[in-house]
Amino acid sequence: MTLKKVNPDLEKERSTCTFNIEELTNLLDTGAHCTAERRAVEDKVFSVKELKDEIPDEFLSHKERYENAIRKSVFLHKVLQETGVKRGVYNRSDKSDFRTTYYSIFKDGSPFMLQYSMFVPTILGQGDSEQVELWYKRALNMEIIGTYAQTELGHGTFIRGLETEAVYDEKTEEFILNSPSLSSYKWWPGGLGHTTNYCIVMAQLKIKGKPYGMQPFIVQIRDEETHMPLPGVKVGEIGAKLAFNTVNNGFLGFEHVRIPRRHMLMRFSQVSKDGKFTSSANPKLAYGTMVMVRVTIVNSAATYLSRAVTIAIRYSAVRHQSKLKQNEPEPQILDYVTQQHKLFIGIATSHAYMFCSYWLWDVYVMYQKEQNVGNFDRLPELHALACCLKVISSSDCTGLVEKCRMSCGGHGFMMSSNLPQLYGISTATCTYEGENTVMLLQTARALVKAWELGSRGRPFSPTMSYFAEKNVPSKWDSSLEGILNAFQKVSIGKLSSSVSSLQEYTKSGLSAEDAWNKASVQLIGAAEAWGRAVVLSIYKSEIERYGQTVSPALKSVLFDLVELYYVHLTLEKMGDLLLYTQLSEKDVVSLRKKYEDLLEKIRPNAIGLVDAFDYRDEVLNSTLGSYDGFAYERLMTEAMKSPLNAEPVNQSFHKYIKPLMKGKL
Ligand SMILES: CCCCCCCCCCCCCCCC(=O)SCCNC(=O)CCNC(=O)[C@H](O)C(C)(C)COP(=O)(O)OP(=O)(O)OC[C@H]1O[C@@H](n2cnc3c(N)ncnc32)[C@H](O)[C@@H]1OP(=O)(O)O
Ligand SMILES: Cc1cc2nc3c(=O)[nH]c(=O)nc-3n(C[C@H](O)[C@H](O)[C@H](O)COP(=O)(O)OP(=O)(O)OC[C@H]3O[C@@H](n4cnc5c(N)ncnc54)[C@H](O)[C@@H]3O)c2cc1C
Repeated sequence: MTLKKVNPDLEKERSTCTFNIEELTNLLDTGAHCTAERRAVEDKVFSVKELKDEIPDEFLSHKERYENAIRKSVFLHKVLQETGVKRGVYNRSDKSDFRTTYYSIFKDGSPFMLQYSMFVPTILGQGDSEQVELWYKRALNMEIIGTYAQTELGHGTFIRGLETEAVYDEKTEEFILNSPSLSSYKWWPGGLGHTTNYCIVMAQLKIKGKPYGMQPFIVQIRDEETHMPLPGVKVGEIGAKLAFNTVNNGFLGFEHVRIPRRHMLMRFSQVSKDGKFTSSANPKLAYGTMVMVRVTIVNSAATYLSRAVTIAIRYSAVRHQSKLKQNEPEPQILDYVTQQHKLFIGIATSHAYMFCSYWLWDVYVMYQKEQNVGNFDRLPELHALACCLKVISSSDCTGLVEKCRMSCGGHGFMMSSNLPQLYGISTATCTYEGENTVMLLQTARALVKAWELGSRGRPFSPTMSYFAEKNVPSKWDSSLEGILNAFQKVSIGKLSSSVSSLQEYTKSGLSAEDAWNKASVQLIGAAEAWGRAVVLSIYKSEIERYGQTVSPALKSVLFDLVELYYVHLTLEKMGDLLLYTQLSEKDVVSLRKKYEDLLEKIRPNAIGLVDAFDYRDEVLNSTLGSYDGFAYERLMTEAMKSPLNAEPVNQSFHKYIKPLMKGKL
């Protein structure tokens, strides 16, 4: 098949774009130099022929897929090392720390994923300087390959309930690691099955029979030469999953495995040779890696969505179906306003969480600096923000990735569209690093505490400062500021009524725990409402800030998206707003009109906006979303790679179907 350069539909779409695409790309990449650096790495990575798949992954067996993923992980490691990219050190965005590039090579994840995303960061975050010196170098050179083993068969959420023990033996100056039951087996860690030879094990520390809570230990589990499991180590893979099938998630049990004392990571808590425990300044510092990963998930979620929406919008521009007007040709499906309604919010939501993720990252970095000098004041607010934004970004983006998949009709169901895989890796973010409901309850705990302290005159932290405002009824105002105020009212209303319920339940004789459980549906609602108010506020203020430096054309488009996001959310959350604000039917009617006008206004820029995410075809990995828009040709080319198409008649015909047809079974 000879292809024209670009599908004429996309050519036409690109000609209607009103802003400079490169300018937006630079903004989303957090700077022109970041775009240039990213592209240079991509050029290098995508030119390596060993990193290309001859046969699509989905046609391989589970074992072959794993082996192929290992092969590519090794080549990719080499290439990234040559480019000087530092792995295991997070940046503000998935794109700038090259996770997007890295994981484009694997549609379903790399078995080295946890090495970079949690093993190395835990060494850096939890090890003392001597330990960092020793382990970080070895990990960076891939002399050791590790993972983060916390979750067990019996407990993932309730960390205090973990059963793996690390008992200190002061005679030999060693810890003895033991898994006392089946439920204490580690279960889930990425790469643990057959890839890693070391891991961070989160275990209950015991000294002379006394428990000292969960601590991180660095444990060798396989021989560095033969890769055989060490004596007393039971390790394997947990099996097939909804996604991440090439990540090699594993299980792990210990039978009295001894490790040296200095294999406990001792930046915050220490055990001396004679078994004296020195506790950290704040016991929650051992949970530090989780806070960091939750912060980064906000950006990952936005990135997955931006990839899905690029695929769906490009496809919607080249797909023609049905009739809008009888005497005219079939329109592009993107001309259906219902299609715009499904997809444009995906662009705006991706922007909202991307800009919030940069802001949250900066808050995290600020906290890190303060933590280094022993100041933990910001931690409770950071923990609440990381939990809550992780939840709403992962759930919103996953919902919208699925919407993108469905908006492509039947073809969105094809693995070659890459939309099913994107859904798989996106929905995992709702579970890993803290299950979403549990994370909302953590957020609610912080909010209720702040509310109660506030009622006794203590000041609120910055993202909760609006709690201090009196909830005076005021006329509905459809400006951005007005809508933001309205969402803050919803947040205050939900929190105050959750607190009232808690008080009523305890007054009626329930214990504090039972009252909490009974009110928990309200509490997660209050937590979500706070998260919404934070995102609305940060998205708006960040765009106002960038708006001062970008061109007027780009500024106008950025604000179209902010408005779309605000109005869409107002219409989605109408019930809450009717309850807690003065929103009227008349206001809703005018907001609906505003929404329809915004879809119309954004329509000519739709392709420009997704082009600005600047995903190369190799990153999108999709028959439907390529830059040139030749979706049908690519679908057919990929279909021809099915092993079944290698022969005109499959042997099963002669073996089974023909006898059936001839009545000779
Ligand atoms: C193609 C493919 C591309 C892919 C490219 C992807 C690249 C990116 C890959 C990422 C890959 C990750 C892969 C998954 C890796 C796992 O999933 S690792 C396992 C993660 N596990 C979890 O997150 C477990 C969730 N559970 C928890 O965090 C805790 O147990 C809970 C729920 C917070 C409860 O803990 P608890 O000790 O019982 O605490 P609790 O009594 O509720 O609270 C005590 C106090 O501590 C505070 N607190 C609790 N936690 C914290 C904290 N973390 N910090 C500060 N304070 C805290 C509370 O606020 C509370 O404060 P006060 O109210 O008393 O003032
Ligand atoms: C793809 C993937 C990769 C992972 N990678 C790793 C890894 O590398 N390392 C690692 O250590 N772990 C990993 N995990 C494990 C992950 O962190 C846990 O699965 C997660 O923290 C949820 O814990 P759980 O499975 O125990 O769920 P559960 O806590 O059993 O949740 C089940 C249900 O119970 C509810 N529930 C639980 N507690 C409460 C409560 N207090 N209040 C109200 N409702 C509650 C939840 O809301 C949920 O609906 C991974 C998981 C996945 C899916």
